[in-house]
Amino acid sequence: MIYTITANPSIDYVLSLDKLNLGEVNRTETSYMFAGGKGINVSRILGNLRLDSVAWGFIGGSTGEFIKKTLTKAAIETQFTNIKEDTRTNVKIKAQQETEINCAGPTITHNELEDFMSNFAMLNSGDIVVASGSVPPSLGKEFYPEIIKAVADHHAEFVIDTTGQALLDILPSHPLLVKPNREELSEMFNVKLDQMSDVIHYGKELLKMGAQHVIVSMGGDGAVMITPDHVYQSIPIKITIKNSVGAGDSMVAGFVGEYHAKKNSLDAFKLGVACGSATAASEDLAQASLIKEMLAKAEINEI
Ligand SMILES: Nc1ncnc2c1ncn2[C@@H]1O[C@H](COP(=O)(O)OP(=O)(O)OP(=O)(O)O)[C@@H](O)[C@H]1O
Ligand SMILES: O=P(O)(O)OC[C@@]1(O)O[C@H](CO)[C@@H](O)[C@@H]1O
Repeated sequence: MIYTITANPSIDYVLSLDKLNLGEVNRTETSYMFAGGKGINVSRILGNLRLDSVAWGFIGGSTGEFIKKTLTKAAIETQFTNIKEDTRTNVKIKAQQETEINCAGPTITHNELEDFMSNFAMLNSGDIVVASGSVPPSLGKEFYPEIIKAVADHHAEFVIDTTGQALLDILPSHPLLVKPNREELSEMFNVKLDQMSDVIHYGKELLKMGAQHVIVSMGGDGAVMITPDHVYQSIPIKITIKNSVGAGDSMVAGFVGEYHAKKNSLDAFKLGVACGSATAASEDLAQASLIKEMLAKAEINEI
């Protein structure tokens, strides 16, 4: 089974307007609410691909109920931990540029955390746990290391989609995949990544530090995947971009979904590329039909 963890789910409130005028009253053309948070996005893409996953995370209030109902309606299994405070709402403004305002998130109590940690008893070897996104401030830096330990105790694999020092810290525990984007990789090593050879060089560093697979995503420039034996580059698929929120999560979902089923890294990368591009070309997360179309167009070269 694939389990996704969203420590800090969100309603994504997407507002479209022609032009955002700071300091003035602005009026939207359209507004939509989506069930969001990075792990939940992974579960939603897997659901669109008719692949099973179970969504874990902390959920509270009417905002939390909205998320739970949305996932249940999409036939995605949830085992959320109920909390006293409300799940956050993140605001995504699509105007001349995309602007995101992400809230810090609710307070999680000690008992709520204990309740959440009891989930791990059901893990088996062969399971993959995907933990993505920010952690509410009350949980702190210890949350992801605790998860890694709980996953290792049950001989399962894990993917943690995080950045910066937090990502560097998890590498010695051999994550199945890390997927920084180019900017995140550049910040992590405090270097400029102008050439593809630079991206590959620093991607290889993450591999040396313990990751099993490294994918560096580069938005409209495609992605590279580095494994102990191969370096693959995806040729960017030409799309009309509609939305960049969730393209990275979709890529993680495609990789993990395929890898869990067949253990083939190259096919997993290819499905990841197709899912990422399909979401970038959709208003919300991608549907299976567009992912299939993108998969037919996805071209991967070994370099
Ligand atoms: N404009 C685009 N054209 C084609 N493919 C794209 C585009 N944007 C994203 N993709 C695909 O999706 C993958 C992931 O996108 P990106 O690099 O933007 O991830 P990210 O920065 O983690 O995204 P986010 O945090 O916004 O979810 C890319 O490697 C690429 O395969
Ligand atoms: O604040 P975090 O947890 O870092 O990111 C949360 C978020 O921006 O990530 C998803 C897109 O990747 C959105 O659904 C959600 O609003």
